[in-house]
Amino acid sequence: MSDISLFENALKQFRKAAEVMELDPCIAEVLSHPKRELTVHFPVRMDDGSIKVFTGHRVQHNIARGPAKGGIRYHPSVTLDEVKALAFWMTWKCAVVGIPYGGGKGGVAVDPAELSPAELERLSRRFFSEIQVIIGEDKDIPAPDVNTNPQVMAWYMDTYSMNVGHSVLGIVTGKPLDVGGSAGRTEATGRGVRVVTEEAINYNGLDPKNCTVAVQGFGNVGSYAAKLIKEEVGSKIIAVSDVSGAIYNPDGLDIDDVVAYRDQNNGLIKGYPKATAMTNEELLTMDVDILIPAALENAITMNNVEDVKAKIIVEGANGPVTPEAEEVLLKKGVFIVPDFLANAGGVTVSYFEWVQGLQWYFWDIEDVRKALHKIMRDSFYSVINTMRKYDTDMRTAAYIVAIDRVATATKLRGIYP
Ligand SMILES: NC(=O)C1=CN([C@@H]2O[C@H](COP(=O)(O)OP(=O)(O)OC[C@H]3O[C@@H](n4cnc5c(N)ncnc54)[C@H](OP(=O)(O)O)[C@@H]3O)[C@@H](O)[C@H]2O)C=CC1
Ligand SMILES: O=C(O)CCC(=O)C(=O)O
Repeated sequence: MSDISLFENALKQFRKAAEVMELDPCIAEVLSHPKRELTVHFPVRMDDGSIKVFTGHRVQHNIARGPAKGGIRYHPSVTLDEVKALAFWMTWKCAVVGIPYGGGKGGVAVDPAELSPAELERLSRRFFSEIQVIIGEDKDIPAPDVNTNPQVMAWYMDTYSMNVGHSVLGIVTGKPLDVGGSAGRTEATGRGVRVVTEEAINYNGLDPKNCTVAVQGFGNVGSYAAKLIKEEVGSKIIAVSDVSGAIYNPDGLDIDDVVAYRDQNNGLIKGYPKATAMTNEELLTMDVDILIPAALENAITMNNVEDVKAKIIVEGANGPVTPEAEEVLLKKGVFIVPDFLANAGGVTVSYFEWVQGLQWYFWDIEDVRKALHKIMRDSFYSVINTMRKYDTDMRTAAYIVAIDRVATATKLRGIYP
């Protein structure tokens, strides 16, 4: 991974917005720091009987509007700096879509592909016990992120529930349906990306049926975004990628077929027969109408930004464009739907799941989808209106909407007298 400090990059974005909106410097100072950072080093028994010590983090950036909320990532490149940035963005994500949470995030530095299922379960249970000192259904509610999934959430929920002696559904979201999950959570981030992509196409006066799309990352977010944009918006997905490389078909990819191939091919799209292979770098600079980076951060940097040709970028991932690269894109007239707005569908349905879990009463998929669509669409246009009011870009406008909500809650509570 790159050595760019993700938290510093996030602060650059924040400071730009703070300046445009003339934010009270005292509030700006408070919001520039996470409230809590917990780092744990914890032992896991490996299958061969040895003990390995892993390092993980849970950061709570802000809790002025409600409990901290955000996923937990398993990846070898996880650092405290990265988790701080991701927690920071969660604060703005929850605020921009108006759900009553603050921001949190967690991560463990591990490559889960190197663990057996039993080792993964032991690591997950131990990590969740280690961070139990700061989490709780009304304090901090984790969820899935890169390389974690509903099964891992079920282990988390069970671990916490065993420790306190009764089932606590609201402790974590993104759970399987059979243990208190919500209909529509798995697809939710991709569905939210689909909603804002359609609105970005409309806003830019393009015809969705004539738009071509490339998607970087074919995991939870990328694969659902690709499928739903193809099926419901009608645009042509001509390239997708994962860590094994990219595939390209100018006539459009059959996303269900690519998913089926991936699922039978160790989770990788490499070798998919009905497309041409290309590199990830080539995918990012393809001549498409819409580019959706939905893998990891720092995908578009000063190293490749000059070659990016897309008219619209919808950030499915968190932090895929560095601040310097964004300035270049804005000068080129690229319309960027920023990460914490574009990928807020996941946390929005997590909120629905949490509410359902607290009430032990579960909704139909149609109700979930309808409520998600409304929140995503309304949030997109509240950011558009702010963008016009301040004559600024989408990301800065999204920060202004979100910061204003957090600053108002902070002032009303009077917690910084
Ligand atoms: N899951 C969620 O609900 C949410 C996720 N996000 C963000 O979306 C992004 C993706 O998360 P998610 O889909 O959950 O994660 P997944 O682990 O499900 O998928 C990540 C995907 O990215 C691929 N990938 C990793 N590195 C590269 C690379 N260098 N080039 C191309 N592809 C790559 C992975 O490939 P492979 O599998 O082969 O390793 C995989 O296809 C992250 O930034 C995450 O924080 C944001 C909001 C909510
Ligand atoms: O569903 C959630 O609580 C948060 C998901 C997440 O980590 C994110 O939006 O980046």
